[in-house]
Amino acid sequence: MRPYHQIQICECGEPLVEIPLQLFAVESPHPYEKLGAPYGVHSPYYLRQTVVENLIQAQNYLQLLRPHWYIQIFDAYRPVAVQQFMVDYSFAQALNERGLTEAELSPTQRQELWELVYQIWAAPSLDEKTPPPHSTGAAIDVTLVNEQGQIVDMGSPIDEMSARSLPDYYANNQDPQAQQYHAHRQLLCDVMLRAGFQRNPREWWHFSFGDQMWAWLSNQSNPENSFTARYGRLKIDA
Ligand SMILES: C[C@@H](N)C(=O)N[C@H](C)C(=O)O
Ligand SMILES: [Zn+2]
Repeated sequence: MRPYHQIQICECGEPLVEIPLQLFAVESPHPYEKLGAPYGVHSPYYLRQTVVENLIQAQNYLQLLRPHWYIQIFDAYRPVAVQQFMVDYSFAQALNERGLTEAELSPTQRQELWELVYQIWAAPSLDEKTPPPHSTGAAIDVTLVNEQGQIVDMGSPIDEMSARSLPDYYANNQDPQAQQYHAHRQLLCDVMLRAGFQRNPREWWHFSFGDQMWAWLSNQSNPENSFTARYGRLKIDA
């Protein structure tokens, strides 16, 4: 359980719609599809209607500040089966990077590795009260592309299981390169927040609107708020 799982979900029934990809930059091929993740009826490029509208707004704000820059979509809708696949894949990757096999792990090592995975991945829960954020169609992983069509360097790749994924990792670093990374992360965050999103406190790239994490973060930032979540897990694919 994460703190945001305390938030009540009042599902509003808004449809999942296709993201108009022609308006955005898109990571291609899709990072999880290329690993063989088991998508069902919908591709990853779907979100709830209002979330798509807000994402278009965020890009409009971006282009007021940086003409010809784009929001690049890395991932959006993710069935629970895909969440499970990516959690297992990330555990196997962490083992591999350490030159270990699962059989030789001590119980402590196993627990430490799972904790590392769950630092950035939500649990693939099928419980209606604790849906993984992307399985609600309300969460999106994004970065920026500049006027030359180059991916803007944020100082760490999306999905890296390290402290560099923390949004403020470079905030107090005086190195000019680090300051640039931080400024780029802030720019992304500013345009997304202006369009109504909230950012995951652990990941510079993950934003959501209307899910439990969004409601919890909105309530934390203003004690006068008492938002509930309007989007729960979609039952179409999972
Ligand atoms: C790991 C990253 N792609 C992500 O989406 N993390 C959040 C917390 C999630 O799994 O929902
Ligand atoms: Zn995410």
